[in-house]
Amino acid sequence: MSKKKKDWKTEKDRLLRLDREERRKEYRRQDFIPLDKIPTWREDNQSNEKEEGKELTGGGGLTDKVSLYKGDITVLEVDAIVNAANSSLLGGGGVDGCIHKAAGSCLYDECHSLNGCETGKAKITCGYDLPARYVIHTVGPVARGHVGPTETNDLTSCYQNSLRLMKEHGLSTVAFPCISTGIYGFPNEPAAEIALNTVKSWIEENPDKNTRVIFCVFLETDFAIYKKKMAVMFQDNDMEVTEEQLKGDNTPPSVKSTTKEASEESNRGKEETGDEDEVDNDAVGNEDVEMASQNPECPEEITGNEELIEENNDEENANQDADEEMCVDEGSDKKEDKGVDNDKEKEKEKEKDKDEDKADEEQPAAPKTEDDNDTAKSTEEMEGNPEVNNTGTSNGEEMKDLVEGSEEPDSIPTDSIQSKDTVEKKE
Ligand SMILES: NC(=O)c1ccc[n+]([C@H]2O[C@H](COP(=O)([O-])OP(=O)(O)OC[C@H]3O[C@@H](n4cnc5c(N)ncnc54)[C@H](O)[C@@H]3O)[C@@H](O)[C@H]2O)c1
Repeated sequence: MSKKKKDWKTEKDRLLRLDREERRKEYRRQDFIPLDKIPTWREDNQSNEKEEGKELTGGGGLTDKVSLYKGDITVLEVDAIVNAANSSLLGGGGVDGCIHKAAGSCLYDECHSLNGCETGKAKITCGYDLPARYVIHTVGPVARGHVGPTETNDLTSCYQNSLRLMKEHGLSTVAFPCISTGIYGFPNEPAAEIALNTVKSWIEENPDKNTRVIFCVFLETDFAIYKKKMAVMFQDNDMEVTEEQLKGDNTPPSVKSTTKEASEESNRGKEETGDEDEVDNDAVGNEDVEMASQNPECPEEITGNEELIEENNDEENANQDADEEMCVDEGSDKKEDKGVDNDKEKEKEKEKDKDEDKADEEQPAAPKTEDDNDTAKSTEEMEGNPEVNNTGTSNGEEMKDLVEGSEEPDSIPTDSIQSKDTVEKKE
């Protein structure tokens, strides 16, 4: 016998009245992660410090208010998780698909009542069957590998508006995915800079709030990027960053006195996001990693978006070509640092620049969004059928393989898909 469809308003009212113990009985997944199992950035350092047998003093600052967590955002028992949604708010793929699947059909029904969301804005709903009490839906910019002022401002607004909603609803713990870095193609490094800088500024502007902001990364690439940047950007007065951390190797941050390099490194970080149209993605490969907490039920994925994925692939390859050239440039810069004779290098550089200029002339420029409408337009182009699901891979190639190899998932409950179809037809 099919389950009676719940009315989202009644369900929302009932769930928000329950205390935590009662709500826990209703979570769709019982392998949830309570907040006290998510170490703060400071505790991460403390555990490293204890391993080295050193005591830690001080505390109560920035590093007690942020965490870096690698895994599935749908299992985190926090006040709110942030969904990287699309402008329809009617579900889709990636983290959006996982959240809708884990929350149940009432989430779709409440989202449907919100009449969409503009890029950079955020709207809040109940979390329903999720361990999170609320879901904050925000729509990131469709960057497609290019980062200009519009994309930067829109992504910054996603974090600011999500934090604003958290505060307005009296919430204190929130988890963010890496917004826009998946299908929307925002380069991982500048996106992390924007996320960390925006959250840091917000925490400093709201010192009285006893907040915990969790950066929930899914890919190994993002974990390495966030760990390196947080080691520099989130320090308390008694925390230090070692030389190794600044070089970005994977040693966990440890507590040492702030060094001169730390401030140089953070300045370098600020320059990175200043350049317009910088195709920056020095991540070697956005390979997915098997993670214990990865949501096993998250839809493996349906197809229907081949052209989108194809397009992304082309974009991805174009970006990779650019990256390779950039890597070569970095190589020659390093030679310069070692005092190697650079005349030939300079000639090569000039030839390469000429080739690049020629390639740019031939290459059709990606649509630059003059204003939000353009972004929205390109968003719609990207979205195609919002029902398409995919796991959060930020690499078109992997997505394509995934999609080809995947079975029909039981993604968003069929009744909501039918109602979604009607919605689509009506619209
Ligand atoms: N991936 C697809 O093929 C596809 C298709 C249609 C829609 N979408 C979705 O993607 C669009 C938004 O693009 P986006 O780049 O902002 O989002 P995204 O494509 O979901 O990627 C955002 C980030 O979330 C990561 N991620 C994926 N699953 C999880 C999880 N369970 N827990 C934590 N992190 C996770 C993912 O690795 C990436 O780093 C929306 O339309 C949304 O519906 C994705």
